[in-house]
Amino acid sequence: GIELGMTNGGKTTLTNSLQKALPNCCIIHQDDFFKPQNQIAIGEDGFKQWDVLESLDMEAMVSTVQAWIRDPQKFARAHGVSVQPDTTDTHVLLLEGFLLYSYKPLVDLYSRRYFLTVPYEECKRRRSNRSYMVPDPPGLFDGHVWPMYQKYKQEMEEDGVEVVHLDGMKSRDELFHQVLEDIRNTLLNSS
Ligand SMILES: Nc1ncnc2c1ncn2[C@@H]1O[C@H](COP(=O)(O)OP(=O)(O)O)[C@@H](O)[C@H]1O
Ligand SMILES: O=C(O)c1ccc[n+]([C@@H]2O[C@H](COP(=O)([O-])O)[C@@H](O)[C@H]2O)c1
Ligand SMILES: [Mg+2]
Repeated sequence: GIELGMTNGGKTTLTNSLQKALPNCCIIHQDDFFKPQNQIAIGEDGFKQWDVLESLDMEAMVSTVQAWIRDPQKFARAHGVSVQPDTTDTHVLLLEGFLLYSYKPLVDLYSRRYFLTVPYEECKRRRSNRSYMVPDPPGLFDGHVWPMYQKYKQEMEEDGVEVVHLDGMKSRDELFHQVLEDIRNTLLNSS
């Protein structure tokens, strides 16, 4: 098990390209575990509080991870990942999300943790070009997304969660090769 950092750091892009290069590789996306819109609390600031752990069904995410741990081969097949007959002993799970290291039951499961960051201006710029299933209302980035990112990042640092920092300003290609190399080394050292 592996993985990643902040909103618009390039997590989804990176994990999707890694999946193609790694043997028997499954991805679990934290975004798939957002609760329905009508269950998202509205803060005193008037914004729907999307960027907090309570807005995600983390129990369901953990169950999904446990299903992979129990039987990676079955999990891969069920998720349309073709299992290569000659490498059936190597299975990789990438967990990809913006609040992964703040949830205690998950944090110790990883064999490697990465944290992708870009500066405020770049994050805001990339975000403004994104379209989420629920579009960002005006002011959400500065009023909610960025402050919550800073809060969780600070908690992560206070808890001493060890991460490998990745510079999200590097090119897609450079990040891909850097992390692929690092994962391959991790796999060699653990086998
Ligand atoms: N290394 C990169 N350099 C420049 N832009 C990138 C890079 N990686 C991703 N992007 C772009 O940034 C935006 C957010 O990427 P995405 O992978 O969806 O981020 P995340 O999942 O972390 O929110 C997308 O428009 C994507 O094309
Ligand atoms: O996917 C959704 O349904 C969804 C609905 C509303 C908001 N989001 C945003 O998704 C962001 C996390 O995804 P990402 O790819 O930017 O890391 C987070 O900052 C949320 O504000 C996502
Ligand atoms: Mg994403």
